[in-house]
Amino acid sequence: MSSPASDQPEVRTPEASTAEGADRLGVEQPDAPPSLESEVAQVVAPDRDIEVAVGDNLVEIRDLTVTFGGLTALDHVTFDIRRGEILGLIGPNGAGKTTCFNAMTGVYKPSDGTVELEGNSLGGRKKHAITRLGLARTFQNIRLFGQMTALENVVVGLDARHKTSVPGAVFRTPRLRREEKSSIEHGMALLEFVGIVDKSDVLARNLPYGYQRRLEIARALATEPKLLCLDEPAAGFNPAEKDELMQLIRTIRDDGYTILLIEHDMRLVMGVTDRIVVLEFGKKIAEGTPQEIREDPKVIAAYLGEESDDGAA
Ligand SMILES: Nc1ncnc2c1ncn2[C@@H]1O[C@H](COP(=O)(O)OP(=O)(O)OP(=O)(O)O)[C@@H](O)[C@H]1O
Repeated sequence: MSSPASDQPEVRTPEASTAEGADRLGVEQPDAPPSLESEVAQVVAPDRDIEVAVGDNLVEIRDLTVTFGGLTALDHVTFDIRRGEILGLIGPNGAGKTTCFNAMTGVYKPSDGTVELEGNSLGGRKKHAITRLGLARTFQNIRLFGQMTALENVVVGLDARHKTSVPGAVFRTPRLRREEKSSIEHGMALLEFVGIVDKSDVLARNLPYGYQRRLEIARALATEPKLLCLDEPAAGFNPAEKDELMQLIRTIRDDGYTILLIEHDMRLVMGVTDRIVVLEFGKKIAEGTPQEIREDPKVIAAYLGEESDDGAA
């Protein structure tokens, strides 16, 4: 996908998007043989509306402010998240990145400002209501149901979308059975999509660390989010694992999702994002393309003395 950072919104036609996705996943090409990935793409999101104008605003954050006692952790921060982009949210330790995520997802109540997703205000809504509107996240400290298998963890996310009534669940109606079957198929497809389907029946707490991170992403995708917020998804990864994760994040974006990414590893951030917003001491100090951010004197100053993975902002 070309960068949506240009002034002119790029309109993605279904044909173009499908061709892009097909190219990446090897699906729906007339001459391409059917592959497992083709089933995955179709099962994960068969009804997704991919005719979107990349570049229009999916999320609008205005003057977002969060205080803890006397500390202003987020200070009138304003930025947009454009549909179809990977937006990086970076800044030195304690800059307010996670606080921004928490204020967006209903964990913290902002003392000022607004967050709107497709024109719907997220302010005052409960976390599950925000999830239903289309915002999903992963956590800096992995939060999985450790006693449940990988598949069960994903199915929990899928269940939020089901329509079976309580009596329907008690009497195990045909609709419930259809939904259960479809949940398992969807769940397996999502595990395949993030590359951990071989561990579907392993308890989450027994999964290798990298698999747990991928499982968190699969579980977030299960809620069919419009915006996927990833909080330091590469924490604890070695360089090869980071490269694989970068590829997965790009694939998710190319599949029609919008991504907000908090990440400390500058190589990863510069390599995968379309645009970047920089926070320092709770304020936005810069916004632009990776190239613009790399050269911004305010950003360089903010990171001076800060030890980042490659030693540079
Ligand atoms: N629940 C809280 N109560 C009090 N202070 C908090 C709370 N959460 C965050 N803070 C403070 O708010 C500021 C911003 O923290 P935040 O975790 O958002 O920064 P960050 O940019 O995500 O940092 P890091 O990169 O280290 O994760 C910090 O000074 C932090 O100590």
